[in-house]
Amino acid sequence: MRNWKVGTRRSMLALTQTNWVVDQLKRLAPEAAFELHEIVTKGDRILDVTLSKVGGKGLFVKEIEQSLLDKETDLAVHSLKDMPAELPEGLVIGAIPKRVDPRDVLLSKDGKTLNELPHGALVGTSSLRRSAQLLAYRPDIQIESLRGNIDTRIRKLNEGNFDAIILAAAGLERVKWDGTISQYLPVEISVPAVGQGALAIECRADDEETLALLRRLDDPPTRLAVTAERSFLHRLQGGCQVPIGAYATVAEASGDAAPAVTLTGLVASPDGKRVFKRTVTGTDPAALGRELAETLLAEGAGEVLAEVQKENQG
Ligand SMILES: NCc1[nH]cc(CCC(=O)O)c1CC(=O)O
Repeated sequence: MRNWKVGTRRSMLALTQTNWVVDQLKRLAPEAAFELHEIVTKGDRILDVTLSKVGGKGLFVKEIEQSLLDKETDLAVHSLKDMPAELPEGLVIGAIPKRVDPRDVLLSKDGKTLNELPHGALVGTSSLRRSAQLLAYRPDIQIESLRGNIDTRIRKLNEGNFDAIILAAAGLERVKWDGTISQYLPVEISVPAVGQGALAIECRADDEETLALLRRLDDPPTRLAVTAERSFLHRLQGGCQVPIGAYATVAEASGDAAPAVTLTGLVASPDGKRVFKRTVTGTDPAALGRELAETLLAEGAGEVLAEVQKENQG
């Protein structure tokens, strides 16, 4: 049996996720062997510049994808939310395992909830999506940029630099730090990032052996949900740092009928003053995402996105 070379970033979260996937694959195929290749990405090296100015979230993914194309590695584990809407020619997502909790969470001094934070509280996040929704709910809050891996961000909270910070539940649960969570933010307050809480395992499109292995880890309802979310993102061209959120759920399948997908999509101005948000249901996830994006664009969301893009370039 083949010895699979697995590309991974070196952060604690990336290594935890990759080791989880390798454990699952070993369980499904006990005779398979795996070898980890740690890759330091451009996104990991440039922590002092705002990501939006140097090329967005693709930075964490690009070099790992190049190593797949160069056949230095055979598969790579990513947080799906870090992946741009479009994959490079020759690569596919071979598996999307079952999603864990997609919500954003608040970590605060003294365990305060969002409603309990003092007037004018300082909240750390570099996500335009998170700051827009926080400000829409609590316009008095002050937002300050906070970058780095989750361990760095929690250290800055503990050093007293912020009253609270926002992270994804999924990352904290995976590294078993969910004890630090003060509040799970309902999706009605904070629509998660596209793909948040899901992993994507990427491989070469023509590598049949790897595709057959990965297929066994795929969770079809999760794939349907994130297909709707990514189609929404793709229609809005949301590759880089953008105030876009989307969250889909899939109804229990009944008989042969295609399961219903319910998708909430959000575009908001970074100050939280303009919010475009709707929920739709349908059975074709790609069409659902595209049509929801077009509805929000028709309502004026395109102006907000154009302003953010201009801001990023200026
Ligand atoms: N932006 C970095 C990133 N990419 C994936 C996760 C968490 C895990 C996930 O959402 O699947 C995080 C950290 C965070 O936003 O708190």
